[in-house]
Amino acid sequence: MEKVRLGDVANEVGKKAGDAFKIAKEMGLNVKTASSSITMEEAGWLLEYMTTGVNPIPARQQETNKKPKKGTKTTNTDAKADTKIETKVTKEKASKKEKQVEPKQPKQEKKTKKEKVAGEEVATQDSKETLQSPAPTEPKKGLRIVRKNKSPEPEPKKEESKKPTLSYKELLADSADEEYKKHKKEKPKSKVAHKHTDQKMNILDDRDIAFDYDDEQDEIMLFDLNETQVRDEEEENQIRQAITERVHIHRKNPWMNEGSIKRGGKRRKPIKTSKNVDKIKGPISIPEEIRVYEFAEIIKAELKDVIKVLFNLGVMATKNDFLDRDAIEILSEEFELEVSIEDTQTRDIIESPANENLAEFERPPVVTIMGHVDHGKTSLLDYIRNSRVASGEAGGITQHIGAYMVEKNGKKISFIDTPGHEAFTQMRSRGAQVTDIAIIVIAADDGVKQQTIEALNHAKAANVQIIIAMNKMDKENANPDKLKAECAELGFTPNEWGGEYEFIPISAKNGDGVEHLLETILIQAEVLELKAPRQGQTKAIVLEASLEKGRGPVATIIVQSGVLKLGDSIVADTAFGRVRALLDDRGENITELYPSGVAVVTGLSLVPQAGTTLLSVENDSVAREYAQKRALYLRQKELSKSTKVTFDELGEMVAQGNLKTLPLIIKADTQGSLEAIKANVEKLSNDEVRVNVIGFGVGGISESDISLCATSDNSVILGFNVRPTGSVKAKAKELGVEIKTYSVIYSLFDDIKALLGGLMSPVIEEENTGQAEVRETFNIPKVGTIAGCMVVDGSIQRGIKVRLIRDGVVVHTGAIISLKRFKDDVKEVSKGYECGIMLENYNDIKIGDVFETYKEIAKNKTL
Ligand SMILES: Nc1nc2c(ncn2[C@@H]2O[C@H](COP(=O)(O)OP(=O)(O)OP(=O)(O)O)[C@@H](O)[C@H]2O)c(=O)[nH]1
Repeated sequence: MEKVRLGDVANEVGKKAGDAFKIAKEMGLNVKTASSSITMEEAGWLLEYMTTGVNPIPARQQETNKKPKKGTKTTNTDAKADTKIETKVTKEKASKKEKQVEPKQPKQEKKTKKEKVAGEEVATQDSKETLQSPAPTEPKKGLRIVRKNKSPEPEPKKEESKKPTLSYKELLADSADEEYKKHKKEKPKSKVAHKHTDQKMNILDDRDIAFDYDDEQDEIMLFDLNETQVRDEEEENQIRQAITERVHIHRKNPWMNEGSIKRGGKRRKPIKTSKNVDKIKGPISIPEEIRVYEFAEIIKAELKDVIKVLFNLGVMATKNDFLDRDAIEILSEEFELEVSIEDTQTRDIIESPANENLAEFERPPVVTIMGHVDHGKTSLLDYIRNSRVASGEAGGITQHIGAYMVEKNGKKISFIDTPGHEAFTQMRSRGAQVTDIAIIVIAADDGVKQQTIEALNHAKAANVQIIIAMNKMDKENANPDKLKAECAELGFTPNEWGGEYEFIPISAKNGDGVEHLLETILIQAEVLELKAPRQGQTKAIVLEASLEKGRGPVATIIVQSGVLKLGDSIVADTAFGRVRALLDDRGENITELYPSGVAVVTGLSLVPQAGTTLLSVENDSVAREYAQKRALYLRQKELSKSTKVTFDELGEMVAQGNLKTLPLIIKADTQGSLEAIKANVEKLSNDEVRVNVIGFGVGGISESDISLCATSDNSVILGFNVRPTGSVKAKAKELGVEIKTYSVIYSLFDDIKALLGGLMSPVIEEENTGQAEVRETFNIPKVGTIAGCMVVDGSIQRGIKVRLIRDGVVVHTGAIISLKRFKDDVKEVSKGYECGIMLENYNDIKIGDVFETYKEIAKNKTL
């Protein structure tokens, strides 16, 4: 009789021989030591007991009692009570056994080769001891693996042919699914060779009485594994789906490609930092202006790792260079950190403690209108403005100040009139920062377009309330349903479809729906419960700023908290001063400006940048002190930018030092054009040459710009509507600094594009012929203004083209209609001589202005 060691049985269920011995003892089996052997039948019982915790012996004995051969043992009532199933199964089995002797015959005949071999190996088994076997020469095969949803009593034939056979060991293997699949494919032959396996199979096979029961157990076990697998797969699929969606959104989000550093392309592997262990887990606060080494210190990373990451992103930085917002965000992503960027601009100004716990008052909502080109943003803004005039709610609009307020049902709404052109995305992005509600204008005849997606994503990222204005509804081909479907696809589901977005049909042309839109804005504003204090320090945001004739620097601002009054001492970054005048959107003088109110403020010393925070401070000296501190800081920052790349610090990256950069300094007449130029030239970077804006500002080209340019290799200065004069020009010449000036933004872009593509071609260029300074002006009635000048450079000719430059900014371009030496008309006046100049159709000439004459000639482009 085939016997098996306790240790082998124990092995089947991952237990020790000692455990099996104890259990075998408990069961009453005849074992003496842990290395004793037991019969195959006993092994089956033992295995069953060890896996189910139910002692099968009494049940089997009871079963045996029913048979004439056996029946000596009494039934164990405990077992009966404990295991209903078992009893039932046993009964079924008993009857099955009696009835199914015949059907089992053909089944066994059809056994696979392997099974037959297995059978042969146990053929010597004592038939008296095997409870099931009416034909001991045809032993049963081992454990069958079946699917749970299959009939518990499957057709024997099918079962034989389809179901794979596995050992317990195999069942319990880690990679259950893999194994399962493997076994399914494996030919039975291959198993025959494993005698051990066959033995195991027979052990299980011999548990004849509980055969069906065991099968059920096995079923459950297998199925559990299977279910886990299914669940895992589902989970995996969900995760995969989520990632795909995120990537999808990411790709659709053009904001991810904004900024000085390209963010597209494949996600990099997480950075292997030298000190990954020390990596900070929680969110950290990073000041907006931070040097590379300071950043490394804060995030507890090695300086060289930070520099390396920047280098890989195409930024050659030294440890002293400042990081911009984009760079901080990208670095945080690369180092897998959660950061919040602090506004350092206001950090140094200690906000009055009285600002806390101040009573808050309702304030009007601030609305920004965004959308794709030609979808009707301007038309809508105009309609709202004009309808206000028409309805007589307020006076006529005379000024375009970049923002205005309208009244509806006795409540005010502030609109930020941001330019809709793509080139002004930077400005728009700032607009949304002060925005409470974004109106996304979508032409119903055109649907969602690229800039619509940008606008939607931007508004969403800024966490502002979004209202979708379906414009051009008056058009025949307006298709609001298509528009809604497109928005829903992007995650902006309309209210009526169960989403959270209001879609208002309007026509900016005839005004249909505009009132409804304004009402919706007010309703949303109510929900938002917009409030701000009216006491304490005033905080406002500069929306636009420029240098204006006769008024000096002017800034359109929107108040966020407090009330700005005439005469208040103010500071906006490096600009400071006193509120000299406050003009509302109708050009009327006002004395105070409440939260959400928009106005033009004059009295600042410099033109602040759009997006700058303007604050009221105790007095002028505080304002001056703060502004000077900021100026010093920014100067340092500028200097740090011009630092030559120390390749030593870049270590192993030297080898890749073939990255070419084009350092540029950009000066423009207004903040808007500066932003647009800066953003766009940076985008012109290609694989070979990267544009690096090392300096920029509003206003004329200064000597410090020349110095900055001179310290950077291959750097040039680009001026838009600004010209270098006098000493600046001389310094540029002296230091060999190239200055390129433009009056058409696209010519500037074209030049840079051509330069980066190595496609410089001959063009018509200007040649400066002379400069004259205005020393005196004479207003002659019916004739005009004659400027008494001194020629300071070259010569001045009559009829030549001329630019009138004031404070470095071009204020007029035209021609010299009259040139006199004393009372005589002359053709030309040379350097060092005085002359009288009159311009064609232009009389606004002031002392200190500079005339610059030029000729247009064909030249090869060089930079
Ligand atoms: N039929 C119809 N035409 C409209 C409507 N709104 C705007 N338009 C026309 O659409 C064109 C573009 O309108 P704008 O208001 O200039 O569009 P925009 O979005 O401000 O365009 P950009 O300033 O170029 O970004 C103009 O010809 C408008 O007259 C409307 O409701 N119905």
